[in-house]
Amino acid sequence: MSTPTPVPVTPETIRDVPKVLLHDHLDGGLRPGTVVELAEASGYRGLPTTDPAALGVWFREAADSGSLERYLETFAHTCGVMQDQDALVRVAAECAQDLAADGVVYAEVRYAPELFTEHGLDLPTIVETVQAGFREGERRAAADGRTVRIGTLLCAMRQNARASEIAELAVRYRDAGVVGFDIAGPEAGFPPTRTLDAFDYLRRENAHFTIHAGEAFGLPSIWEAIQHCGAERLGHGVRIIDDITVDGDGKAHLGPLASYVRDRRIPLEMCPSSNLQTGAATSIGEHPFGLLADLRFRVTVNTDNRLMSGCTVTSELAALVDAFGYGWADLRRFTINAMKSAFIGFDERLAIIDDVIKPAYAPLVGDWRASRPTAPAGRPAPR
Ligand SMILES: O=c1[nH]cnc2c1ncn2[C@@H]1O[C@H](CO)[C@@H](O)[C@H]1O
Ligand SMILES: [Zn+2]
Repeated sequence: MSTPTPVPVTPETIRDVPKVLLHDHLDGGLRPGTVVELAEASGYRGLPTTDPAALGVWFREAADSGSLERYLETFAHTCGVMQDQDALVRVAAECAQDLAADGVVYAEVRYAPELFTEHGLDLPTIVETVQAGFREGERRAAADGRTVRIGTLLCAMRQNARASEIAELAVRYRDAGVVGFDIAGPEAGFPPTRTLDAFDYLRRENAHFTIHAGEAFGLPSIWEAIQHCGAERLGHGVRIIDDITVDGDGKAHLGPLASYVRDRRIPLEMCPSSNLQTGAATSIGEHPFGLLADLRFRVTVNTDNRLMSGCTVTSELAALVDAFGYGWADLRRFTINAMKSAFIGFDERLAIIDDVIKPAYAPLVGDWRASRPTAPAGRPAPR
């Protein structure tokens, strides 16, 4: 029997394998053309340009400021056009379609309902409308032959005082596709302990949550998120690198917090391109992802904001492949890491790992036992 030719790891081949996305903001992923059309329909006058291509460039450049606070200012324009139900349905449906087209099979997409109330929508209506949009997008993707499942995370903004209200909303809609909670927004000056009541409530309700921590601020933020608030995952968490030293022989020494994060398998929702823009990392090649992955932290690869970074899950993975020389076995590990860390039930996660992810990667890593016997010869295993 002849040995199959290895499949090269390229952006095209990466796009074709199933991928999992845990950290993606709904209001950071609009198509530039959609922003322009929604602005026109709603009378929003604040856009810096109404040319879609130029607007895409504007978002990437404006977000490329080296500061999280300035990066976040660009969201005024996306949230500005997401104030009515038609807009929310459209943005959510297109999000599901775009992720499916990128080969994402499971995603958790987050947004802050409190940012869409400017024209009078109430919070439950916002949540129900976004859910309807995701379901519509999943249906359209299925009609194109692609299966994607979108879970939702509701964010509270750190600088506002509505975390308990948003946490209650997340619990109320837990059986309608909301799978968890998060806090987002400026990190410095807004420690997660400000919203301790919300986290205590979520734990009493056995609900899931992640926290943006260790992005613009260092170890104390990560420590509070995990040890005070009880975060199951860390949004970014890149600054955990500050608790790791590498000696002259290349041996890494983990401090107590880094050890805890690794020992407890706390998932890191890493977003390399976003980190370059906010100044949390200097280049992809120097991004802590490389060391953290080598040290077997539970790293996952995410987009954060596809519009502001001009990225996709595929392009983030491809950039890491370029920088660190990863092969299919590494990409499979990052994908399974993400699926294991999702906030849906264990049986559902296992089904996606066993029935979708492993069979598709098996021929690529030369593990023919895990590939589907039904896969037609010469074609990739079905996703
Ligand atoms: O990387 C980030 N760090 C902190 N906050 C963020 C990041 N990306 C987006 N948002 C904030 O989350 C809100 C809800 O989606 C966005 O409006 C933005 O203000
Ligand atoms: Zn984020």
